[in-house]
Amino acid sequence: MPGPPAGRQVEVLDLGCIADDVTGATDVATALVGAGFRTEVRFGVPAGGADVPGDVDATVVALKSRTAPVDDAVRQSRAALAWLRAAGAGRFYVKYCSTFDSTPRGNIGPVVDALLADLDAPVTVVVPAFPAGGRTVYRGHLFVFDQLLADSSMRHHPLTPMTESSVVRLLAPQTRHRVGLVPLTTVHRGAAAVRDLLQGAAARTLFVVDVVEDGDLATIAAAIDDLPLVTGGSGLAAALRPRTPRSSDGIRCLDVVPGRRAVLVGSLSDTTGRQLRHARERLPVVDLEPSAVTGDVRGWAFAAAERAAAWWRESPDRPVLFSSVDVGDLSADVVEAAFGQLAVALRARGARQFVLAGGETSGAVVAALGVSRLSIGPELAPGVAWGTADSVAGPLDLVLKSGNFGGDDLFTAAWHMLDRSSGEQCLGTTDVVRGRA
Ligand SMILES: Nc1ncnc2c1ncn2[C@@H]1O[C@H](COP(=O)(O)OP(=O)(O)O)[C@@H](O)[C@H]1O
Ligand SMILES: O=C(O)[C@@H](O)C(=O)COP(=O)(O)O
Repeated sequence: MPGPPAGRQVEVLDLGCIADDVTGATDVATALVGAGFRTEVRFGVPAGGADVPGDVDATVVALKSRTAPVDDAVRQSRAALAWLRAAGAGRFYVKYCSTFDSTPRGNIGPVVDALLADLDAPVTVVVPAFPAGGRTVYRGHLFVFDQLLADSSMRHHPLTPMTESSVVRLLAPQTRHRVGLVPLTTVHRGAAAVRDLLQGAAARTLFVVDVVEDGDLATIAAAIDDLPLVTGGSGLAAALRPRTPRSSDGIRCLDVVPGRRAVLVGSLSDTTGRQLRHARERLPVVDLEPSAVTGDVRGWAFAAAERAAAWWRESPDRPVLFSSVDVGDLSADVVEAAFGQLAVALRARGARQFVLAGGETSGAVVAALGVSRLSIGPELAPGVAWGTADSVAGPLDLVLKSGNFGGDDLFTAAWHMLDRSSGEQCLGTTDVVRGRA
């Protein structure tokens, strides 16, 4: 494992986080910012040295590993861990989806097994719960608001259909190690009781932890302070605290990059469907055309960007909405490639502000745009924020929206927030965000 680079002391970087998709990365980064960590997101394992700026407390490495072949997901995650260790990170966090999106083979279990081995760590916790987003865990069973996971719309996810609600049963076939449960009764007895249960494990164990409200996450955060590796959705991240407390006042900065505006929607979730119905009545829309996409992706992207440019000539600030949702069943890979080409064509016509919906979709688009780094700005909804990105063609403003997050008006509310940001460099999170989405 490479050591820290010259000029950077060990444990200068407080927390290193590895996220299995890019919307999950902005979700967890948003939570960490709220918890007082000065946080950056990197897309892919950065090439070259571990060049984390001195004023960063937490780096999130955003991978596209959720649906990758198991070996590839493990390889990417271990490379991210090695990079974060070289950057001097003192503790590590694996971020997966709050609905535990995975297949019976992985990738959550194999990735956690590999990182536990690399860190020589005896136990970890498995905490997908995110009460602010309606995800709770009771007796190891994951709920999405009032429904068990397997009764929710995640049952029909195109890439990771979730047909089992017990996190213990989901994880068991994915890991070589024991799967334990920290029941809610133990969590309610306090941090010391949770710590005793974790420390009592006779062999390497992954402990699923019950959580029904934010206070439970605070208890877990206190109990896991000395674990080198913890795993979860973004809920647990929000309960962590920097080793060196910051005088964070909830202010997030956004450099508003002048340019045209676009919304690219490849997410097929129910939540995105509601947001799309709302936005279709208010914004000009271009639907993906199955025949054009399968025939000539670049040609379709060029023509679609031309249509957007015509709208922008009439009304330069008007966002144009692109959707794949009502066009029938295509191949997911082809749709991702089409959105990537489209984003590049839109950028060539002046687009600099993008709202992207769906983790896989956003991953494909940020890769096509050559995005390397994102700093998190004001929050639009729990787990969704504007950010300013570095890309091969200069700065961009981006929202990377997880399929399941945000209120019905998210695709229009995002632009109201950006308009408010113009002229102001920083916005207080409390007055801007909540209640809008
Ligand atoms: N019409 C379509 N036919 C087939 N696949 C599609 C279609 N529209 C989108 N997709 C694919 O479905 C996947 C959706 O996943 P993602 O972007 O993570 O969003 P979510 O998980 O919220 O549905 C992407 O790979 C996307 O390319
Ligand atoms: O934890 C979550 O729910 C999200 O951060 C997330 O990972 C959702 O993924 P997508 O729905 O694929 O965007």
